[in-house]
Amino acid sequence: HPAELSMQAGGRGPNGRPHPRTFLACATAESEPRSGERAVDFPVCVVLPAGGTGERTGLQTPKQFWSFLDRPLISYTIDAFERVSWIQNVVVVVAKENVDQMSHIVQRFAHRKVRVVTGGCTRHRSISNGVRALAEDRPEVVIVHDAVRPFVEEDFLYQIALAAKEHGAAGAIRPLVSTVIASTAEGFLDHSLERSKYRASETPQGFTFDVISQAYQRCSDWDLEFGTECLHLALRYCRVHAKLVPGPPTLWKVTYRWDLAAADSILKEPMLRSACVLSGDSVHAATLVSSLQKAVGALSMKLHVLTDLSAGIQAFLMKEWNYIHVSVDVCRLSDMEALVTRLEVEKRAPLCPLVLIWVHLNTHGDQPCSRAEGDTAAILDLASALKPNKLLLYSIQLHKSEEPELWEGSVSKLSELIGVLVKERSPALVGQLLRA
Ligand SMILES: Nc1ccn([C@@H]2O[C@H](COP(=O)(O)OP(=O)(O)OP(=O)(O)O)[C@@H](O)[C@H]2O)c(=O)n1
Ligand SMILES: O=C(CO)[C@H](O)[C@H](O)COP(=O)(O)O
Repeated sequence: HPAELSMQAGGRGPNGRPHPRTFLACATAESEPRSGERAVDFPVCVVLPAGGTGERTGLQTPKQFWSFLDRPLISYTIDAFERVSWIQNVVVVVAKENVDQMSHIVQRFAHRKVRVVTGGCTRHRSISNGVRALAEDRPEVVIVHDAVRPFVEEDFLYQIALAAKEHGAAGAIRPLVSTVIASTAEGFLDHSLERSKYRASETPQGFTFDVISQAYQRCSDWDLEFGTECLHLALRYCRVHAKLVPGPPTLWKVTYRWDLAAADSILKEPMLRSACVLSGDSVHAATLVSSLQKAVGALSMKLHVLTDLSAGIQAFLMKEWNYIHVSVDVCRLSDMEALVTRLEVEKRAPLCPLVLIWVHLNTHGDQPCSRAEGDTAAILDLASALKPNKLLLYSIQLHKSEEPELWEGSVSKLSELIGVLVKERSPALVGQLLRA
C-alpha cells in the first residue's frame, strides 16, 4: 500500500507558487566578531591588492573573482578581515575595469568595512594606491594581504599587527619546499642556496603607516615595476628590519588552476562535518535517527538532534550549514516553510548555501512511498523559490522495512545520499525526489 503523504500548502502566492523570499541584507552571522579573541588597542587598516589578471591560472576570470559556492574568492578574504573587531577599514584595490564588479560584490555580500580603490599595472603600484587611500585615516598599522589568500586567521593577524607596531614592519614566512638555485646565462647550474637558511615570504605583512607610506614615496620606478617584496622596500628605503613571523600552511597563495580546486575543498571542509536534525518526537523518527547516527559516523559526520523548533535551538540554527528535517508518513509543506522562515531569520545572508534535506519516512506498507504528482510539484516549487536565497532544498524518501537487512540498506543509502548532497551542494538537484 502506498503511504499516505499529505501535503498541506501554506504561505503561497495567488498563482499557487510559494512567495519569493528575501534574506535581510545585513551583516552576516559569520561576520560577527568572535568573542574571547585578543584585540589590539591601536588603529589598524588593511590593504588587499586585488588588481591582477591571474594569468598563471590560465582562466579568463581573474582568480580573485572566481566563484566558490556562488561567492567570489575576494569576498571570503574580505570576510576574514571584517570579522576581526579591531580592524577598522579594508581598502580593496582592483583594476579600473573591475571597479563596478567589485562594488556590486560589496553590496551583494553586505561588506561593511570596505573601500574600493583603483589599482596599477603591477602589484606594488596597486598597493601604493591602497596605502595612499589611507592618508586621511593615518592608522597606526597597515596590514597588506594578497586578496587571493583567503584563509588568514585572526590570531595570526594579531601577531603581525603587534610585531609591526613594535618593529616598524613584520611579515609571514614559511619554510621553502624546494631548494633555490641560480642558473648561468647558458642555462647551467651556477650555485644553489642552503635551503635551511632561507624562507618563503608570504602575506599578511604589517607596517606602521609611516614606514609603508615613506617606503612607497621613496622607492624607484624600477622597484614599482619589478619588485615583489614590500618588506624589502621597508628595509631599503626606511632601514627597518622586518620581524619575520612563521605562519600556518593555509596562508598559501592561490596562483595556479589546481590551487582553485584546493581552495574549494578547504572552503567546503567545515560544512561536511555536521548536520542539525529536526526529528519530531515520533518513535519511528527516533529509530531512523539512531541508525543514521551510526551510518554518517562512517563519513566522519556528526548529527545534532533536535526534536522541535522551540526556543533554545538558536545556537544550532546559527552555526550549522546542513539541516535534515524528518517527516514520518505525513509531510506538511507548512512544517517545512516554518523551518525555512526560522532559518532565514537566524542565518541572514549566509556566507555559503545552506543545505536542507527533507527526509520522508514511510512506515506503512512494504512498497517504497509514492507521491501524487501535485505534491512533487509543490516541493519543486518551494525549492526553486528558495534557491536564489541560498537555501538548497532536497528531498529523500525511504521505507521503514521490518526486515533488518533491508532497513540497514536503506539507512546506509540515505547516509550516502546525505553525504553527497552536503559535499556537492549542487543547485541542479534541488527539489528532486531521491529514494533511499
Ligand atoms: N597589478 C596588480 C597585480 C597583482 N595584484 C594582486 O597581487 C596579489 C598577488 O599577485 P599574483 O598572485 O601575482 O596575482 P596576479 O598578478 O593576478 O597573477 P599572475 O601573476 O598569475 O597574473 C593578487 O591578489 C593580485 O590581484 C594587484 O593588486 N595588482
Ligand atoms: O608573497 C608575497 C610577498 O612577498 C607576494 O604575494 C608575492 O611577492 C607576489 O608576487 P607575485 O605577484 O610575483 O606572485
